[in-house]
Amino acid sequence: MVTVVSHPLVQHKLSLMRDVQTGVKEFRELAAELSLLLAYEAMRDLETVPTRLHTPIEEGEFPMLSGKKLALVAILRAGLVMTDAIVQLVPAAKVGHIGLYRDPATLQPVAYYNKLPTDIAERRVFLTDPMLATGGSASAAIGFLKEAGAQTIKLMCILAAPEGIAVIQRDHPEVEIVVAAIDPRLNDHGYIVPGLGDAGDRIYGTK
Ligand SMILES: O=P(O)(O)OC[C@H]1O[C@H](OP(=O)(O)OP(=O)(O)O)[C@H](O)[C@@H]1O
Ligand SMILES: O=c1cc[nH]c(=O)[nH]1
Ligand SMILES: [Mg+2]
Repeated sequence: MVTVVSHPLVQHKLSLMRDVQTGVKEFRELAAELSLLLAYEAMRDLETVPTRLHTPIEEGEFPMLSGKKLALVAILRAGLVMTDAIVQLVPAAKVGHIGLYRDPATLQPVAYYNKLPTDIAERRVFLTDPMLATGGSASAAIGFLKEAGAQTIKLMCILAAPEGIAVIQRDHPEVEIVVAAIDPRLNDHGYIVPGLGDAGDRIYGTK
C-alpha cells in the first residue's frame, strides 16, 4: 500500500525543498518539519487503550498509546534528519541505523553500517529515507530489518519515483510506503525528476 500525503502544508514544504535556491539550513529544517507531518500520517493506526485518569475536573477514561512499542530506523545519511525529528514525537522509541550509500556507477546500494535495537522483532518499525529512487537502498534496508526479525515495517519517504515503489512492492509487498509525492521518473543517473537533487548533500552541505 502506498499513502501519498497530499496535505497542502506537506506539498508547500516539499516545493520549498525542491527549490534550488533553498539553502542548507532551511532545507534541513523543512526536511525535519515534513518528517513530523509524515509521521502523523504513518502513525495514524497506532493502537490506543482507554486509560483511567483524573482531569482537574473529573475522573474518566482517555486514550493512551498501547500495543507494540516503536523503533525508528534511519538509512544513513539522509534518513537521520527524519528520525531525529520524529523521535521528538515518540520519545520512547528506540532508534536504529543502517548505513548505505548508492554506488554512483552501478546504482547498487553498498552497506557499511548496521546497528538495530536488539528487540526489533517486538517493535513496529518506521524506516526513514527521504528519497526512494531505484528502490535498491530501501529494499536492502528492509532485507536487513527482516533478517533481524522485524515483523511490521513502514517505509517513510519524502519523495519517490515509480521505479522505487515498484521495487518495494515486488520485494516486500507487505511494507506500507508513506510519501509526500511521487515524481514521474528517474534520469540516466538514477536521480528523481524533477525531484529535489541529492538529499544527503543538501541536508549536510556536502556539495
Ligand atoms: O533508491 P535508491 O536508488 O537506492 O536511491 C536512494 C538512496 O540514495 C540516497 O542516498 P545516497 O546513496 O546518496 O547516500 P547518502 O544518504 O549517504 O548521501 C538516498 O538518501 C537513498 O538512500
Ligand atoms: O534523486 C535522488 C536519487 C537518489 N538520491 C537522492 O538523494 N536523490
Ligand atoms: Mg543513502
